[in-house]
Amino acid sequence: MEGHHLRGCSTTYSAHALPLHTLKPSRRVGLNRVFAAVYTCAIIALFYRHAQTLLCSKTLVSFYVTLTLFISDLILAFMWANGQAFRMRPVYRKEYPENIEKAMKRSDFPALDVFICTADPWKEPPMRVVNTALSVMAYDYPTEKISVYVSDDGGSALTLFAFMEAAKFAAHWLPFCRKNNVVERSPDEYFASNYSRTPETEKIKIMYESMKVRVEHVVETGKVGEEYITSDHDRHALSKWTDEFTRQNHPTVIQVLLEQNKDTDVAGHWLPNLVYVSRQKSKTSPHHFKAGALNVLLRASAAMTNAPLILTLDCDMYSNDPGTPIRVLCYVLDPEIQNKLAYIQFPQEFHGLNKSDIYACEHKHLFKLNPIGFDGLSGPNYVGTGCFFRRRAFFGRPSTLVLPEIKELSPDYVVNKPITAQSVLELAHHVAGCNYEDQTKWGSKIGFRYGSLVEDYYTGFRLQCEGWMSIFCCPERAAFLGDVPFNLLDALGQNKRWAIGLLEVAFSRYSTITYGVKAMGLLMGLGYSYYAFWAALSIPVTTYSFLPQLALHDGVSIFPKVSEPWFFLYMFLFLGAYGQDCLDFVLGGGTIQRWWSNQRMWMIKGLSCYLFGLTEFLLKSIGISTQGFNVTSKVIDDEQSKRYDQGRFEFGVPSPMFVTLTMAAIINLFSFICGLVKFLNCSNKEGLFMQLFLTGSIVMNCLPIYQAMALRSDKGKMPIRTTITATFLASALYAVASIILK
Ligand SMILES: O=c1ccn([C@@H]2O[C@H](COP(=O)(O)OP(=O)(O)O[C@H]3O[C@H](CO)[C@@H](O)[C@H](O)[C@H]3O)[C@@H](O)[C@H]2O)c(=O)[nH]1
Ligand SMILES: [Mn+2]
Repeated sequence: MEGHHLRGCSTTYSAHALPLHTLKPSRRVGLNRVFAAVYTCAIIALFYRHAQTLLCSKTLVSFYVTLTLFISDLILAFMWANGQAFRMRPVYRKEYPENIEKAMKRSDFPALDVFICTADPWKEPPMRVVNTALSVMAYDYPTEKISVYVSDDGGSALTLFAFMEAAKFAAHWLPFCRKNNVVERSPDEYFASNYSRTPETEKIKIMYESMKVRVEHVVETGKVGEEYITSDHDRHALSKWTDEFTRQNHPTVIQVLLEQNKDTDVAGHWLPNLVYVSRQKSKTSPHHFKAGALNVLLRASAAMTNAPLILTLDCDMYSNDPGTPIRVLCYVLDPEIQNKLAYIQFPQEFHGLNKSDIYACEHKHLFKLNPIGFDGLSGPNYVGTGCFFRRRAFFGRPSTLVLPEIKELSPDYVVNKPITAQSVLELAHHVAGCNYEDQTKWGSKIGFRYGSLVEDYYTGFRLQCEGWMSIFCCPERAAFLGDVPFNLLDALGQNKRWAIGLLEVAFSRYSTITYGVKAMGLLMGLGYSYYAFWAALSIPVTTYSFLPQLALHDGVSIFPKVSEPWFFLYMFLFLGAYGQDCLDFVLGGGTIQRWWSNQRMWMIKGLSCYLFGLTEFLLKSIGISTQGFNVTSKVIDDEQSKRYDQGRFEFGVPSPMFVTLTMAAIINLFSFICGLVKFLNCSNKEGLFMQLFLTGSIVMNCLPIYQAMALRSDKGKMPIRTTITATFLASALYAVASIILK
């Protein structure tokens, strides 16, 4: 099922050479499997009880209540089963980059094309993109082997201007980093760190700050003033922004800002290639969002450099370790895995998270824990950034090369002209055209795949279905660091986009559960399904946040009594799942506090973005179109970021997603109080205990929401409108429930 040949305990470069990497299975594998077996039995017992209750229900209401719980538990069980894929064979890898140069001369290292995507100068400040680019241009890797391509889907002269400045600054920054062995090669990070202050560092800092001022001023005013244009070359490039030029409708702009073997830094070394690409856009042709942008880069870079290695980065993911490409070579150069290896994925890690990570944007399961599980099978899913690809992987299965329509784009074509040669530039412009892909295999058989808002997940999935394998590389020092959403709505919006994109895969011809299982084997298929059906979690989460509470309010018991043996089954299922999750989280390097946030966000997402994502997906599938790829804002508002650092939830603006959430908060609190009174006074203590316990736990989770509704006066509090709407809807729900339940 999985690539057996590299599944030994340790894999080495060759029998005699020093090891390049090793692999060690997790010690918890045995325990995980035993627990999975026990838990499976418990789930079977639960369904036995459900079936029994269903058959014995005396009223229609109790029948429907049981049926709802049954369906919810079915979904939970399905998701649980999918998640087990990650627990069956987790592995840990280690690389030995120090052995690389003993195995290969630097001059023989493979060339590397870096793709950086940006889409909006207002949501993604150009200075941030520049920092990302500089951090990779300064890699400890032969500079003449590095080419950085920036894709600007915002089609913005502001971004181009920022890169013109960056090109000039790079001539100082790169030799500075090399000479002083700087570790933080993103200037922003370096100057924020505790660097030694010498005349040299002060000089370069002033240079950086003045560039920053120029770029930020240009972004603020929205245009590149004449006083900022220093050469005719730049003036000519910027002249493409005529009055007809809009972000949805404009010709291709490809600007070579630095050229290898031509431009040198202040120390006389070659600089890497730096190329700005804004593909042609037209309102009448689909552009396929980020996947479309990446495919344009794949082709434009093929025309210009065609490096066998490709690194894809989001604009906010700067390099945090200059040694990363050499670390990657530990896998790329290994002849035992080389032929089947498609990509090496690094975890997404973030800077600026607050202590308890209130929005759980660390996504520990998604980016850190589950990939370790996948890695013991055929490898992790692609997460869009911090990933090194072999170019070959985009062109058919490991065994059969699928050739693109023109030979210059095929992965083995050797470019032997400079990137500024007339014919090279012409070809690059041609392949960046918005109609270029018509009647070709791009997006279906070649390149990044179209058809899902989570192009990363979908592309990785399709590659693995073709028989490619991948590797999860998680060095101690984070290789890349990025931004997380600093407010709740952004975090939920991002998750909603993911939820929709994943459902698009789940219900496509290439569904993970059918096609995926067939192509990759059961465990890989289940692992991918764990994500694909993510949004379905909204059904059980919503059910468990409303139904038992409404029943509790009316004194109706829907769970087993404390004295019944079934009670222990429920407790085991509940505590077992939460306990194991917590253990995984903490053993994976997390804190209890962050785990608490993580489980709270799980509930919040179930009640908001997954629910709305599911609805939007259903609307989309019956033809009611909804929005596309909404870029997450990376702009930091000072006041907001202060509240974030204090660990306060940010509501502030009204959103339907907050309404369902607030409704659940209100209903749980109210039912908890009523329930407690009933519990203390009535005879049915045993029957109501579990409902009271559940409601109490949800109330605990909702504390920040009550605070935002009633106790805060800052701008991030819950909008009054939302509170009123939610209260009204909650009362209506109570009214309906008491009619039905009584
Ligand atoms: O039409 C578009 C839309 C987005 N982007 C770029 O895509 C990247 C990711 O966008 P972002 O708004 O930051 O989305 P996130 O949800 O934070 O990104 C995660 O999820 C995306 C899929 O939804 C993946 O593409 C990303 O790699 C992954 O980090 C950014 O660099 C954007 O500039 C484009 O180039 N063109
Ligand atoms: Mn992002």
